[in-house]
Amino acid sequence: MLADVSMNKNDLQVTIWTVHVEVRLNTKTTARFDTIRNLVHNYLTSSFDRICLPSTLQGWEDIPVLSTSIERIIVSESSSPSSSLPIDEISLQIHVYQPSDGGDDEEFSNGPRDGEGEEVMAASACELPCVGWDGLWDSLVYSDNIKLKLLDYIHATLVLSDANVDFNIVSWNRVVLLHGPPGTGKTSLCRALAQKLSIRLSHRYPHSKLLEINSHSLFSRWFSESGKLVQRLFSNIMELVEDDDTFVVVLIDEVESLTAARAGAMAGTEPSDGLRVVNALLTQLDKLKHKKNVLVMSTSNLAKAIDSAFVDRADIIQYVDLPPREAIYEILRTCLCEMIAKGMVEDIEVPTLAKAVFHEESFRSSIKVESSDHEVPQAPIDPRKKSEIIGQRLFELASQCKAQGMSGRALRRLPVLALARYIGIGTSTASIFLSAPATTKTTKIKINGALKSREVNGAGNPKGFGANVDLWLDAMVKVVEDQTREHGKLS
Ligand SMILES: Nc1ncnc2c1ncn2[C@@H]1O[C@H](COP(=O)(O)OP(=O)(O)OP(=O)(O)O)[C@@H](O)[C@H]1O
Repeated sequence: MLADVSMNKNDLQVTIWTVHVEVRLNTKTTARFDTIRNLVHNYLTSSFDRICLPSTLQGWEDIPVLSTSIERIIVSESSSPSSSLPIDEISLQIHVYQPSDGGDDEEFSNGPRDGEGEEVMAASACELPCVGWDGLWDSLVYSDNIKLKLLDYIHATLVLSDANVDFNIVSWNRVVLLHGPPGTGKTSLCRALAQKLSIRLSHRYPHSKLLEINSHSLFSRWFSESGKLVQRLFSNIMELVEDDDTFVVVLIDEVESLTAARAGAMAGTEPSDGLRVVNALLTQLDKLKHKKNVLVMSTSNLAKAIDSAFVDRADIIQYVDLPPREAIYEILRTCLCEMIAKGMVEDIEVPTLAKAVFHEESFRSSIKVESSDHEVPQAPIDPRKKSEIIGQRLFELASQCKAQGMSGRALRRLPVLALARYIGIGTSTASIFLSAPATTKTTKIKINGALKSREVNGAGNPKGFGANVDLWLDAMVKVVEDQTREHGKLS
């Protein structure tokens, strides 16, 4: 985020960067947040000369109070151009949070929809930060810093609000519109941002809520009803926002379904019902914009269909594109790492993108000097070399996925299709998987004919004994080839 200041250090002009550190407490601990914050601050300043951005910190486990209370400490990405900063040139913002388990979710019904007693859920609200959305932010990969842009926007609105800027002169609407092809992570980004804000703003707002509107529920069969439904829903939202201690993120998914109606109505092709919904929504948004503790996030696959008056209210209109090759690599890498962590794939280091690109380049130059009919060595490959080869293969797979124009959603389901179609449900990896216990446990398994005690994961595989990584990569390549063929038939 911004707010970085320059200061004189030994007559040198030094930029002080704000660095956000997020400390997740376990759900059981009763430790005081300020105690933990002070201990983490001491631990950081006494244990590190430099801090890597972003990174997950280790070493706090040796401090008794921290080890019993904390689950994870992460240093977030920063707008600093450097990937690591000296500890005395940063301003540490330590956010301690304890995620809820999502058990207190509320649902808002819009009352009987059609006079036959049928209740339709107009919205659901969940308390943040919650366990379910933790890690979502880090799992989303975009090419052009969309995530930081959104955080900077929120920060800018807070700075202006704090400065008591006259809202009649400088104003904003607290509305963000994300649009783009299906499956590019728009809804996930809204949820992840809501979670992030609940952590980052907890010193101002002890409570946060994410309220997801079910756009389709707001249309009543009875003319004139829908406008009232929107009003009723927004008066519920207003009640939440009235509590100054609560930050509320309102998510309107597929906003075009709510706001497409006005143009049609003006052309005489849309019933007045739709028109009333749009007008009611615009009026309610204009009321919400005066409240400091609210943010409206909306998403759409069909930006052209959205009412221009709604689009005009969006402070940020952000196109979310299909992932580029680099983002695809990261998505596939995280999929593979997750399967390695859960023992579905053999234990191997999957290189980060930077390492893979480096190896790809040296790999290409080595191909130039080698003859094309050289013998492939049969000796066991050392783990480092194997990891390089996996990186190259993953990079090639990413290029293949890019050529096919795959969405983030399509990429994240590659492992399941690979397992179902090519690895085969009949194999040992998969058959154990089908009846797998959900948690890790220690059990006796046969290794090289002898019964040994081993810790097994949810898939029933002992640690490091998952299926061969090449098998998984071959299977994923085949799935992408199949999809390319099937998509060809669609067009
Ligand atoms: N850029 C990305 N990085 C990582 N994961 C992604 C990305 N894009 C999509 N995904 C994953 O794809 C899945 C679907 O994402 P999501 O539902 O948020 O997409 P969407 O754009 O809202 O889709 P739609 O427009 O169809 O509603 C999620 O599991 C998400 O994590």
